[in-house]
Amino acid sequence: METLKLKPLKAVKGEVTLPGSKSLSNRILLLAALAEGQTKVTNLLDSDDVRHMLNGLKALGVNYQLSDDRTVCVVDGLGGLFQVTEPLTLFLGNAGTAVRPLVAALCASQGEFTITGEPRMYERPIGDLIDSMRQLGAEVEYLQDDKMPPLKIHGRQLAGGQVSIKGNISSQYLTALLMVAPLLSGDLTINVIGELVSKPYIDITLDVMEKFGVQVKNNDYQSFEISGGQKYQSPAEAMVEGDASSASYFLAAAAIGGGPVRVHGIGKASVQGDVAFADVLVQMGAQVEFSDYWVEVTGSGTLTGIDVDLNHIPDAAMTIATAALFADGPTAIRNVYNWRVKETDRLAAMATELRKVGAIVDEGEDYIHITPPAEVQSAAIDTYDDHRMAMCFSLASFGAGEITINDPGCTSKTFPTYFEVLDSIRVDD
Ligand SMILES: O=C(O)C1=C[C@@H](OP(=O)(O)O)[C@@H](O)[C@H](O)C1
Ligand SMILES: C=C(OP(=O)(O)O)C(=O)O
Repeated sequence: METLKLKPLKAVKGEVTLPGSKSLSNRILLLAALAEGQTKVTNLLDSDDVRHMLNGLKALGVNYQLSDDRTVCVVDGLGGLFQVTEPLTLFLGNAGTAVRPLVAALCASQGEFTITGEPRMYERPIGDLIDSMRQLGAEVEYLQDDKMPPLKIHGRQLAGGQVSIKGNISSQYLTALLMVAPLLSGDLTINVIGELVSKPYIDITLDVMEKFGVQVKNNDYQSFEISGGQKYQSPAEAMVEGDASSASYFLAAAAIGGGPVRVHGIGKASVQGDVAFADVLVQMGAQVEFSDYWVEVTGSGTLTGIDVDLNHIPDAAMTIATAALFADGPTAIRNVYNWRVKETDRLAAMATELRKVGAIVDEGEDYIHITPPAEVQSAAIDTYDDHRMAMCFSLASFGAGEITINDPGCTSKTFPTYFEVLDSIRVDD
């Protein structure tokens, strides 16, 4: 296994241009494929998750042209759902933003589809989405374990009506249902049962749908109404914002190591909920400045431990857990149960690795409580094939100990060049 011994971080300063957002890249690609007309997608993320979406779309008969650096993609829209005559197997890695929306779209398409992925994808539940698709008449088989991929989908036209969906495990199920809804033959009302986690991701979905000409009636996130029999219309050009979750590592580095660090590609009008990560840094004592196009953080010299509910920003929340190593007191991150069903069981992984560097950690069913060590200890950090474990533990190298990241290449899921970009803001004295 490859390992990366990190040079100690003392201070950081400078500017970073963020890679495109994973969440936006995969939503825009899918809607561009389904839309009427050609869409030029710019600032596309080039990472594993986006490659899985692109490969899936190609296998489904979508034509597109990528620039050499894969950040511009011109997609020829199909003007409707997929129509495939031969049985097709799609390998979608561990990309939640590819698997969930494609599964919903394929349930309503013509063809027979087998959805496969990496072993971890087979441990990430999809039952709530399949239950909803079945309410609409979809035919889906679980090929291995109940309620998990791999799946076989016998696509067929779906008529709409009323459907309920659980929102307490992943917002991606609701996102998937929303995106296919206008292409059903009749109108659809979606009723959300119980709590809706990761709510700001629904705003991203609604925003992208609107860019492709579809309006959704949002009744306070409790129910949604969408007219059927519509077509997505290409906006001709769609620019992907910078990735707000990827921004969190550089902004936290500034909060710990002084800064200022300015990230370009997100700003105060950003559609991504993870921009709210900057507000959490403010609660910890950092200074933040926003423009329309960038966010800048300056550290105050002290970080304050906080007690926060981070359900709305589950991905960037991991960065708070490692920033907490440098706070003046304990930090509690609450209401993040679904960390357990992401790339790894992130609550367990985070607790284990934070303990390795000397923190005292209390891990509950849906929270983590971190008491920072007097001095961060040397450790080799296991990353569990989780890009965010690798990226957020790079912050531990602000401490006295020597930090090694095992399998640093796992950042390729969303940010293949992460460690190079981090090096670009390092200030060595
Ligand atoms: O819709 C999206 O783009 C995402 C939603 C979130 O997942 P959950 O809704 O499962 O929390 C997030 O963790 C994931 O990285 C991306
Ligand atoms: C949870 C994540 O990914 P996915 O889109 O596969 O759910 C993530 O990127 O942190």
